[in-house]
Amino acid sequence: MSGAHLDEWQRRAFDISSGTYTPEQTADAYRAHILSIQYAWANAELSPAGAASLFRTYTERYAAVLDSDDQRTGLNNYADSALHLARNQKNHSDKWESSLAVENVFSLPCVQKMMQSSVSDRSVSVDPADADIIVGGEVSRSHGEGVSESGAAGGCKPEHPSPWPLRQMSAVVDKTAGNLASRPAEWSRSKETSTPKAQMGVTPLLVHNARNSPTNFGSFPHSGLASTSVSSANNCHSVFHSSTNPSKRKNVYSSGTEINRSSFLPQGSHEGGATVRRREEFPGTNFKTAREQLIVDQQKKNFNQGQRGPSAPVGSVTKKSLGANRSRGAFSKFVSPIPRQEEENNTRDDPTQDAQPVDERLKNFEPKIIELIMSEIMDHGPPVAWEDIAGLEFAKATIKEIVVWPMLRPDIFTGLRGPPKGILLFGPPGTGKTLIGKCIACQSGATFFSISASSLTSKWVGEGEKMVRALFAIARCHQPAVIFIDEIDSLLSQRTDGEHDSSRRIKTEFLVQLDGAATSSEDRILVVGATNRPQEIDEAARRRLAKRLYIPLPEAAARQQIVTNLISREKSQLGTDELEEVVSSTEGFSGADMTQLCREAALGPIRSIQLSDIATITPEQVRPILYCDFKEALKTVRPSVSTKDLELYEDWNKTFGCGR
Ligand SMILES: Nc1ncnc2c1ncn2[C@@H]1O[C@H](COP(=O)(O)OP(=O)(O)OP(=O)(O)O)[C@@H](O)[C@H]1O
Ligand SMILES: [Mg+2]
Repeated sequence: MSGAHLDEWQRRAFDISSGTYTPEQTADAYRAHILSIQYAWANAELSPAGAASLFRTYTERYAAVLDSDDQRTGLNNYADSALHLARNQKNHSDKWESSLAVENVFSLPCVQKMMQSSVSDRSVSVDPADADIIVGGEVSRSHGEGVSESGAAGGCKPEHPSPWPLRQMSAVVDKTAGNLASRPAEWSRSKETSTPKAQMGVTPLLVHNARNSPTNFGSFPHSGLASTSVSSANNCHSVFHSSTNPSKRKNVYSSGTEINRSSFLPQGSHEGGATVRRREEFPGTNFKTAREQLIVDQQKKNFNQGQRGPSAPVGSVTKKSLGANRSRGAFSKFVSPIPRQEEENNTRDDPTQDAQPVDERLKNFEPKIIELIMSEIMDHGPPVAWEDIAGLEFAKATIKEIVVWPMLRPDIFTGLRGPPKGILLFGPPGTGKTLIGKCIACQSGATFFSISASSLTSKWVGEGEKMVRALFAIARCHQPAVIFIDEIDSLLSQRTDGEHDSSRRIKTEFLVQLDGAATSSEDRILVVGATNRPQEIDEAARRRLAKRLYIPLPEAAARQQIVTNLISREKSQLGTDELEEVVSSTEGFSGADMTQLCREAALGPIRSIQLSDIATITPEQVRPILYCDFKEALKTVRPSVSTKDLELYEDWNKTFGCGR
């Protein structure tokens, strides 16, 4: 492979193994690996044998991420695929409608069992009756052979290699390389195989086969080249034929590898087969309506929540964010703000959902908005301890005094000792304001609502002020509560004549609510705002955020602590003098800049690996991070806060800040 390929490869491999990747990111990374292999192979940069081997490895890893129902490591595409199968039920009569409507799939016992089974319990077996329902004739015929194949066909037998990866993979190739990829379901509809019975047997077999051996999927690599999609189709087609006959199917299962490996080869040797239909001739096969997609997503969400609920660690924080923390990658799924009936039922057991609008105080709010705040706002964040925040001793002590103690001992902190109801954390970007918010969430023991101001002002135009009202009402039902508003300047900026009416109304509502929270002494609601533009905050809001704490750039000791903390998690050799040298050369760096510096330095050992060794080197053989890596990193990482900006913060702090 070319040097460019290897560099990219190396970077991705490092990222995956860093342990910080979410399942989506891991899946994306593996998918990128697979595409790289395909392109390298298509450009003859990899030998067919090498490509097949790499392909198999990464397809399996990718599939494992997609199929795993462990929410920490997998994406659980199970429900999605069950629907996909149901949708492909066709009959010769146009009027005929499958009883397997979208909703019915989820009421099937086997699907229910799957959804209820724990991560460790993967032995849910298929009820033959269900298998019959799902795959019709094809399954009935398989009864004599046990349910293994039919189970795979119906998507109800998790111990079998799941059929979904290929469908997913083809979707990926489809997305990334235009219309060239062909999906299993499309082949199942080709002319030669148009009998309804045959159709359902095809998809899983083809996929199963492709899963066991990357070679059929290997017919996709040509997706980068439009003219070769036909030969890909032929490969799939031949597999399809064998799948319609159970005995032949066995042959394919058992023998696959060698035969299929040859189909990985790009020589177009399969073109003489039966008529191949292009993707365009089968429009809509894989089309999903927004509603169907929504149902799939919600089912997945319910499933994940069901797993998460009881297993959440004791004392873990229920962090609530208004969608602000949700990843919005190209492939991230649409999540409806409106819950369905089933979801309501399913989430009833969830301890985090216990504030359904049964509370009298919430009865005037639209259930939709309450649901939105209750269900969309919830999230679990990684724990952050006070020690994780370097320096900022004064700010930390003040926050503990205001937030933590009064929450723990409300009986002592009464009257004049009552804590302020609003705090403003301000300072240059990257100094730990959001980090403090997360720490409060973990350490205060309060219900934590984390709201990005932009989601109130832009996403919910017209609903904004209702949301604000509902938010405070719900917080009141969940006292003690902390409402954390990051980038609060965009919510509470100076009111001007020209501004939009809706944002003005949101702002006013917020101030009213803030006042209510501040004046009602028994309410234990604290609003914490964070901003790096304090000068833009409305004076009325400024008054209500009574405790305004400056979060400055880290001093030398804090910078040292950040570096020490970060490199202690990696293999490193940095002497005391060298560490001091690093600290003294980073005057003016923010905490985020320091983190960036360490990340850059940590890549040094990887960059020093010979390209030829990258495929074989073990993690233990990677050399430790050295001083020279930091020196090298310092050439590229610069402070992100200018002296001029810093003066503005200092001035504002002198005028309005509460620091000493
Ligand atoms: N005091 C600190 N101690 C440890 N890490 C820090 C500190 N300050 C910043 N960091 C690092 O920088 C990252 C960014 O910090 P954070 O998001 O809290 O900055 P911020 O002040 O909210 O910035 P912005 O104003 O741009 O939102 C953190 O995730 C953390 O890794
Ligand atoms: Mg921030």
